[in-house]
Amino acid sequence: MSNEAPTPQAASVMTLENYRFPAHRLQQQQSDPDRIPLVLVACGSFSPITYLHLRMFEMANDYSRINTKYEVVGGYLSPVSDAYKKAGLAESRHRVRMCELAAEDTSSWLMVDPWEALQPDYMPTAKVLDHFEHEINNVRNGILSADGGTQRPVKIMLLAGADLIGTMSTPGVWAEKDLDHILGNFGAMIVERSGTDMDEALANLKQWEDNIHVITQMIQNNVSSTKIRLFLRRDMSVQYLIPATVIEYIDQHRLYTDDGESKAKDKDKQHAAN
Ligand SMILES: Nc1ncnc2c1ncn2[C@@H]1O[C@H](COP(=O)(O)OP(=O)(O)OP(=O)(O)O)[C@@H](O)[C@H]1O
Ligand SMILES: NC(=O)c1ccc[n+]([C@@H]2O[C@H](COP(=O)(O)O)[C@@H](O)[C@H]2O)c1
Repeated sequence: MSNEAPTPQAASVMTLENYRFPAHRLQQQQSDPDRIPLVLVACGSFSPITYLHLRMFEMANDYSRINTKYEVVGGYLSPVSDAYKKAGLAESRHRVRMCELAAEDTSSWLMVDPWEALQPDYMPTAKVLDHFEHEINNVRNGILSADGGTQRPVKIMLLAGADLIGTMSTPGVWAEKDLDHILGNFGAMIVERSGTDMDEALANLKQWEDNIHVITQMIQNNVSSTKIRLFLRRDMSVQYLIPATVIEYIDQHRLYTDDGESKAKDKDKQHAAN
């Protein structure tokens, strides 16, 4: 897929004007009548997306099947917009396209929603989850029941790493009403992460503990986007840490190199001269 142009309905070519909620891999009907349909939403920088980001969904899917009454019927990556201004954040168009390449090439059920990335202003996570709730339960009226008789509402949940839930106890990072909305109404699946003490991270979130599902990593994977960017700056291999199509894209666009911008400009000048 890496060398192919994105299709017209692809997340990476959408603008706010022609935006359409991606639902091509959203399950249309439930398989199990006894389970509650669930859509997982991972919000993050994804600069760049790693295999761990993708694995989070697989871990959450297994966890849901084995430990809960949920049936996962869809999974979305929602890259944060350029307004987030975090160090190491590549332009959102690149991050959306890398997520899209990764999802299309390595998964049969993950999708990328560019809505958050396209926003001119920073969009708090609570609002992003509201957007999914609206698109799936209001616009699409949920999902068809297993017997085909009724439409059922879909539960939307945040999927995140332990470091993110840890920030929820840091004063000033999250509005109290947003925490209550996210953890009280939506709920969260949290993947443990080395370097974050889960008990500490959850200590101040006791009132919502019934809605917080903790997923243990049975095979520890500690890859992070920060380490990937560091390797790329040092011209070290990131093969087998992130999808091959994403590596190709990073090379083509000279992302995450210190002199990336000047090299890209030189290339543009060369094209213009030829
Ligand atoms: N190794 C990991 N273990 C568990 N969760 C992770 C891991 N890497 C990322 N995540 C989670 O994935 C989500 C999206 O990650 P995001 O791109 O924002 O962070 P990151 O990979 O830590 O990036 P950076 O290194 O640029 O800070 C977050 O919820 C984060 O907690
Ligand atoms: N107040 C909020 O809604 C809030 C606060 C911190 C992080 N986040 C989200 O968490 C995700 C990951 O953020 P970091 O990469 O900073 O860990 C991003 O999608 C960001 O928007 C939301």
